[in-house]
Amino acid sequence: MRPPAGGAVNLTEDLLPERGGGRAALHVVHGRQGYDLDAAERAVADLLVAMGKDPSDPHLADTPRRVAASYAELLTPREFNLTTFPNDEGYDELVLATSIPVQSLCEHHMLPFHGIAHVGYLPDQRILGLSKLARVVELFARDLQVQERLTKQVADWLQDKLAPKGVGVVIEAEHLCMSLRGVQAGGSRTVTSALQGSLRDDPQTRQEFFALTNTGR
Ligand SMILES: Nc1nc2c(ncn2[C@@H]2O[C@H](COP(=O)(O)OP(=O)(O)OP(=O)(O)O)[C@@H](O)[C@H]2O)c(=O)[nH]1
Ligand SMILES: [Zn+2]
Repeated sequence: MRPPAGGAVNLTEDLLPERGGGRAALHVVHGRQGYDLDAAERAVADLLVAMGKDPSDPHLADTPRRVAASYAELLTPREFNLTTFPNDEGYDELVLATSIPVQSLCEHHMLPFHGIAHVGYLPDQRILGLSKLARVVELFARDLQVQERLTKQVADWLQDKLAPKGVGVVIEAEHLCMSLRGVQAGGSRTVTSALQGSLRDDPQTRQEFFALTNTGR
């Protein structure tokens, strides 16, 4: 059994030093339970048999190991430092990263949903290392998810850790459980949004965010 990946998100430094403070980093380790690769492998082997497949077929011999490893990878976000810098120039317009790739697994069917995320914030005292917007998406996407929760978790977490004036997140994704099976509505995309602070409360900032993300709400 792999050791659990630790408790809730770990903090190694205060993210919000006094104004004028230098670079600060919050070391982020996902806080979900560990996994048992051997048990996962056995379960996949059982699934193959249950689905009428011959596990001794040379093509399938290594499949339980591969599938178990694939799920472990898809459900484990990478650790990272949430690095911030002082907003020395008092930059007070939106900062927006668009078309961040998102891939996750729907918790109802354990099938992928994938698409893009647009993540923006209105800075206050700190600005964020730009790559971190994509890393925060991954932090919550590598889990069994519903798209609504994923969208809100990214927005709430950034608001909490960065303390900006506002945060906006839009995710557009295709759910394979909706396109490949079931209703088979191929090409349909689901769009969700979550707003915090002035992006939620100030109509002009909100409108600017949706205009910049081309999601026109
Ligand atoms: N709200 C929400 N629903 C999701 C998401 N991903 C998958 N689903 C839906 O979860 C629902 C599960 O419904 P069920 O009726 O229990 O499952 P099902 O019989 O496989 O349903 P069908 O997909 O309609 O065949 C389906 O409507 C899925 O489309 C998501 O991210 N958010
Ligand atoms: Zn699903």
